[in-house]
Amino acid sequence: MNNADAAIGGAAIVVHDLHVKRAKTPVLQGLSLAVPRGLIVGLLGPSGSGKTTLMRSIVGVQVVQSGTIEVLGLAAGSRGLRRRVAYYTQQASVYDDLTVRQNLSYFRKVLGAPASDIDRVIERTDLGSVAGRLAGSLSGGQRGRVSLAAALLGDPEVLVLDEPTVGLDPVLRVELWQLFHELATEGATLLVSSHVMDEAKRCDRLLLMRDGELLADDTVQGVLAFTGTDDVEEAFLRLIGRGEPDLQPHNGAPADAPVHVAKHAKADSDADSGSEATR
Ligand SMILES: Nc1ncnc2c1ncn2[C@@H]1O[C@H](COP(=O)(O)OP(=O)(O)OP(=O)(O)O)[C@@H](O)[C@H]1O
Repeated sequence: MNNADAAIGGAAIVVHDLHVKRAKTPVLQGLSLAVPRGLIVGLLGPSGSGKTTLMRSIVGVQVVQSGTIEVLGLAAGSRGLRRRVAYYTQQASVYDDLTVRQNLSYFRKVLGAPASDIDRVIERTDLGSVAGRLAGSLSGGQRGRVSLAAALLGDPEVLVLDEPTVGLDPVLRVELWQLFHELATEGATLLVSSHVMDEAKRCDRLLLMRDGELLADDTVQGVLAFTGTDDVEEAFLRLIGRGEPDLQPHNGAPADAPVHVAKHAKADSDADSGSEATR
């Protein structure tokens, strides 16, 4: 069973049989999944596995060939989702010739969010000390945080964050994950992509992708138990080597281990081991 079946009732995002081509090349071929509300779901996979394409589809900026995507019960990209869904893209989207505060003021007006939101998001993203500086004079990490602050304007219910921690030092990375957990505790749903496997343990659930297909869709513990390892990177490697005809628990994991390996898991050889805010 895929958790697309299990979690649809409480899901913030439901993707069904999604087919997407980019430059005429199929990237996603029949992807189905569900992201439960109020959780942090990690979207992990190697470069080029289709994470950004999936995220673009979910926020409604990607042309899709077929399939359905519902976000908060509405079709992806619907007008009614504009303030409810935030998208943080890999490239920070800030105006270099505006200060941090001016950038946020501009995005707030576009969104129609309350004026008080500016101070709130500056504080949340710890940008107070640079709020008066031109965005063009900030470091890459600081610019990324301005994008994140913009994404938090209007208190979105769903945050789609494409590699938000890329290029950050370990301290900032930990702080950002703390913020993500606070947001989830307050009820937001976060879909966070990364190709850094050690970030997986900070998520409530994982979607492991490879070549546009879902290898696993489960809790971190479920993925680890199923693959018989305590390392997510190793689990990923084991899943790559695990073909559909042989989806048996690994190394003594219980037979009913709650791992939901996608139907289209790669049937390779049986290997035993093995980072703009647009709204
Ligand atoms: N603008 C584009 N035009 C054509 N093909 C594209 C475009 N963007 C991505 N692709 C292709 O689509 C596939 C999936 O790319 P995508 O960016 O979704 O992967 P990703 O998992 O997000 O990678 P990364 O971790 O490097 O960001 C890749 O084969 C990529 O070459």
